[in-house]
Amino acid sequence: MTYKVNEIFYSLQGEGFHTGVPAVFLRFSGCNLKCPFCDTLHADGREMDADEIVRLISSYPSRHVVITGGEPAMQLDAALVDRLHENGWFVQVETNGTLPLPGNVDWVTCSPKTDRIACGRVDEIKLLYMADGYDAERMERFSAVEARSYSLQPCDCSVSDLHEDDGGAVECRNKFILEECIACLKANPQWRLSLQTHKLLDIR
Ligand SMILES: C[S@@+](CC[C@H](N)C(=O)[O-])C[C@H]1O[C@@H](n2cnc3c(N)ncnc32)[C@H](O)[C@@H]1O
Ligand SMILES: Nc1nc2[nH]cc(C(=O)O)c2c(=O)[nH]1
Ligand code: SF4
Ligand SMILES: [Mg+2]
Repeated sequence: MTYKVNEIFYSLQGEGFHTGVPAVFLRFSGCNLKCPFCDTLHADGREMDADEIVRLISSYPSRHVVITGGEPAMQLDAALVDRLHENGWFVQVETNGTLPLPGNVDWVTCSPKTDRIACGRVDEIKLLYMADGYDAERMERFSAVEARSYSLQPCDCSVSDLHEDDGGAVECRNKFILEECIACLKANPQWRLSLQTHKLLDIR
């Protein structure tokens, strides 16, 4: 069994509940959605088997792996998660929630892009805040999904093809989204802020 891997890198978990934790990122290639705001190029990749993945990620000192993509649920299976567990890894997955995930993952971060939550157990809902006028309704809808943590993450418009490709306009839009997001959090105190701290720190 092989997996198409886009990149492997060592950084700090930049987002969500585990923000700040040193982690190895295993980015799988390909996605079942095409979000216009997606901040990641994930099409390219190299076929790797579980042995090679475990060998490569084990060269780093952390034992927290974040499996992301693209959409990792398109490829991740219980056998790879078992192999990671045998080697001492805590396995976090970042998913859009539309596809089933193996049940042996340690932490499921679901950042829903559609109404469909089919990934099984969710530990964390990390909803992107778009300020399109429907976020409050989406917050209410995803509050009903059982999870340990609910966060709102302001959408980074500098990578979006939804908005003008003008630096000033993008900066204004980002600032507006942040202000709206803070107001929304203050009105819904069971939710917390998730910032993409790796972008603030200018690391990967
Ligand atoms: C690239 S996605 C890959 C995992 C999965 N496909 C998903 O969407 O959750 C990783 C994380 O980046 C977030 N993300 C993608 N584009 C973003 C943007 N422009 N601003 C803020 N977060 C973004 C997603 O919501 C998700 O939480
Ligand atoms: N530092 C850092 N943290 C992250 N958390 C989730 C990421 C992702 O792209 O899934 C990501 C990422 O790309 N970089
Ligand atoms: S689901 Fe995730 S990886 Fe796929 S396009 Fe949307 S943000 Fe990007
Ligand atoms: Mg990212």
